[in-house]
Amino acid sequence: MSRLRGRFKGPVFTRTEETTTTDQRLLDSQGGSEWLHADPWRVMRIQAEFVEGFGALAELGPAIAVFGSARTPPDHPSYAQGEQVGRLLVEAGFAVITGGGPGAMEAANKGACDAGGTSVGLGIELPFEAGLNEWVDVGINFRYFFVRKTMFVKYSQGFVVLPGGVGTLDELFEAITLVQTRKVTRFPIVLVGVDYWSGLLDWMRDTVLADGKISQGDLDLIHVTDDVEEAVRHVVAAQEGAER
Ligand SMILES: C/C(=C\CNc1ncnc2c1ncn2[C@@H]1O[C@H](COP(=O)(O)O)[C@@H](O)[C@H]1O)CO
Repeated sequence: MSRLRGRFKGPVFTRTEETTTTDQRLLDSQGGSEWLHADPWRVMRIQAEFVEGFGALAELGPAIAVFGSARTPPDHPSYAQGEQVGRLLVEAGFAVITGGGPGAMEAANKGACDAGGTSVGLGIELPFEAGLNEWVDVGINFRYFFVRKTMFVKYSQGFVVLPGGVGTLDELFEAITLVQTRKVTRFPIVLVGVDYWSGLLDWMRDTVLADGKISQGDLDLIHVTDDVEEAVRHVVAAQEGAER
């Protein structure tokens, strides 16, 4: 049996039989309306989120994204470090971008606000009501994680990562992947908290590197420290290197 001829619709190749065309469906008022509710229409919403995000952040200037646990309580040492990170980044001339949520995100936004800087929160719509923390000055609430992730990378010049859980790990590993694959260049990634991160880094060196799944250069992308001033010096140095 001969195979159907394939065709391209933009970048998408399909080998299915085309029974109707888009304009046919548009003009045929007798046709079913189910297609109006199908996934392709989500693209309009997704596009709208990109447009909103790009529009809101276009004039932001140099910024660093700060990630960390949504569950860090205000009396935890990581919260104080988050505040200090936010403050020092502003003093170094950066806006601070976080996920706009509670915990370490709130701490960094608070530090940025207290220092009189620009405090951005890129929130995410979640099944439970969370909302943006009170220290966010410029906030956007996204429906789609992947659109929000694009904004973090596009509008920041580096990442500072405080102790966190799966959300933080996801953000960290996305950054490492983008730098490793050279989708972004000269992008400093600093982990704050030697004790917290050393188990992961040891495993990456002793297992992942030892097994040949990454190279030493990949590990060298990550700078780890307990010293928040050093963390900020590291991102400042990378920014100065990028401007040279
Ligand atoms: C868990 C609670 C609220 C969650 N609210 C969040 N708001 C905004 N961004 C979030 C939220 N939760 C996770 N994120 C993103 O992931 C990172 C933190 O995740 P982790 O698993 O806590 O490490 C963070 O950087 C955000 O970008 C109610 O307390």
